Amino acid sequence: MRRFLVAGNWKMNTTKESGAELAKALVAEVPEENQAVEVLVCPPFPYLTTIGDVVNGSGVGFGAQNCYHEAPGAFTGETATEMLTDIGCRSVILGHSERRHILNETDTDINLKVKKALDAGLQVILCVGELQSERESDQTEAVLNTQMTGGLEGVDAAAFGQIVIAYEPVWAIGTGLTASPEQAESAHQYLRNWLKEHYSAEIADSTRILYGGSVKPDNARELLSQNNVDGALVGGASLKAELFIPIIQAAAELSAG
Ligand SMILES: O=C[C@H](O)COP(=O)(O)O
Repeated sequence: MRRFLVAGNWKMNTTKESGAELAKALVAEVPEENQAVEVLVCPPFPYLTTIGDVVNGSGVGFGAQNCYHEAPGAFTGETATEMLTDIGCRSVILGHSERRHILNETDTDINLKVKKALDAGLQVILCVGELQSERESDQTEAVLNTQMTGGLEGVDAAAFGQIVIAYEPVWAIGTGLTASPEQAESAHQYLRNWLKEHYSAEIADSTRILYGGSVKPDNARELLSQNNVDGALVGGASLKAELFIPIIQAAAELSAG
């Protein structure tokens, strides 16, 4: 059985103080021995160590929102995976639609980062998802295929213990529009079949596929109830403990059956 993962992507939000308060509120609610649900927060780079200190030893992990594919050196403004592991960071979000569509990251860029992060021992949350125009022109599966193929090019089957896929339809991110449970399940099914075809049935069965896009307490349970939805990558609602905690609780209740 796949363990739910509920991850909060704080994006370019919070201050040092408000982020620490948010993390403290989560630590207070998430049991230390949290077997049912893996909980992760991904703060902005400048606050990673602060938040890492707050969640240290708790049931909440912390991850980064990006990394660079080169070893430490002359790369102004970038962050090496070696720096992330140095501060105890265990995960990294890669290929987020804001990086693809605002920062113009290509599948080739993302693939280099995926391989470097895997080599560093980080858990990679690889985001894929279609634009509204692509959905309307029936290109959703073609886009997912391109992003999966590009992002995972040259990635060995042995690395899959470290890989999580996040399906995030771009039209549902920060818009209040959510994919219906059926739309989410259909895309997740496609992604799981993709993993089966390109890797193996075992990898398809064990790899977690998260849904992201306007997940809120009032829609979390229904989305997480879908057979192929193994957690959530939460943006806006992860910035308020009173919204994020019920999403974690919904996952915990579902995993308890
Ligand atoms: O990484 C998170 C996603 O972009 C979803 O953001 P959202 O929950 O604000 O729609």
